[in-house]
Amino acid sequence: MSFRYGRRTAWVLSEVTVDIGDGEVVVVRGRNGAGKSTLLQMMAGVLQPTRGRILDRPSRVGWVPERFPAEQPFTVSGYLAAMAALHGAGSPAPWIDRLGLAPFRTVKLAELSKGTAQKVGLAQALICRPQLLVLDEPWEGLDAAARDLVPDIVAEIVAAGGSVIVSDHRGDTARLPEATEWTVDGARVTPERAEKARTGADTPWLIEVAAGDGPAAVAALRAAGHEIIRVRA
Ligand SMILES: Nc1ncnc2c1ncn2[C@@H]1O[C@H](COP(=O)(O)OP(=O)(O)OP(=O)(O)O)[C@@H](O)[C@H]1O
Repeated sequence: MSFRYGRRTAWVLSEVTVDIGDGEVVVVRGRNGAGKSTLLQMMAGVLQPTRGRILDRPSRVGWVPERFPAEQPFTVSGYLAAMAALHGAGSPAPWIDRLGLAPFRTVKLAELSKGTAQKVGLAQALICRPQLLVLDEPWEGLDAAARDLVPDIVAEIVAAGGSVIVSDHRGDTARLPEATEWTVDGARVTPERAEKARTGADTPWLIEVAAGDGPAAVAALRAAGHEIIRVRA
């Protein structure tokens, strides 16, 4: 796919071909302005490619923008309850508690600090139980406690067979050690795995197990120090 914001503007992404598998975590790296957010918004379905298309996007996608648009006339619990109803999901209370939003239930979104608003942005994306979670620079806006929760949340989505794509321009990738890395540069996207394949390193193995044994097999392989590249149901 290719993307540009206007007919006379330069291509932000040009002839990009990437794929993200079930159970895969991708970290998108690149300098400021390289096109990371643009790529993530296309993955989330917020932007449509100017050319090309995206195939097999799951139906439940959670998108956490780099900056949650808090200029809305709702309280935290009113907004999250409405988002839950929209997605046919259960009560947002577990996410309100887990993300430390309980003291802000009755506060209007526009009155929240940037970090708290960002947590509302994270909660609204998780409420729909996303099969694909798109996190734009999650380490930037969140407070330390919420940042520390992100790897656990990512692991839970992966364990359920979902996929996660995260942009990161500061190099906080160490928080997601099993992630595949994509680099955006010069309107192109280079997946790390393609480079590894070219150098012949890290030949992956395909292991098949009975459906019900999947989560336990993944946990056992991880515990033994193996990297799981993807899980397909
Ligand atoms: N709405 C827009 N209209 C026009 N140009 C845009 C728009 N949003 C982004 N751009 C331009 O597209 C290019 C890629 O921007 P993008 O935000 O995707 O980069 P990024 O890698 O996410 O940067 P950062 O790390 O600073 O967030 C930049 O040149 C930017 O100025």
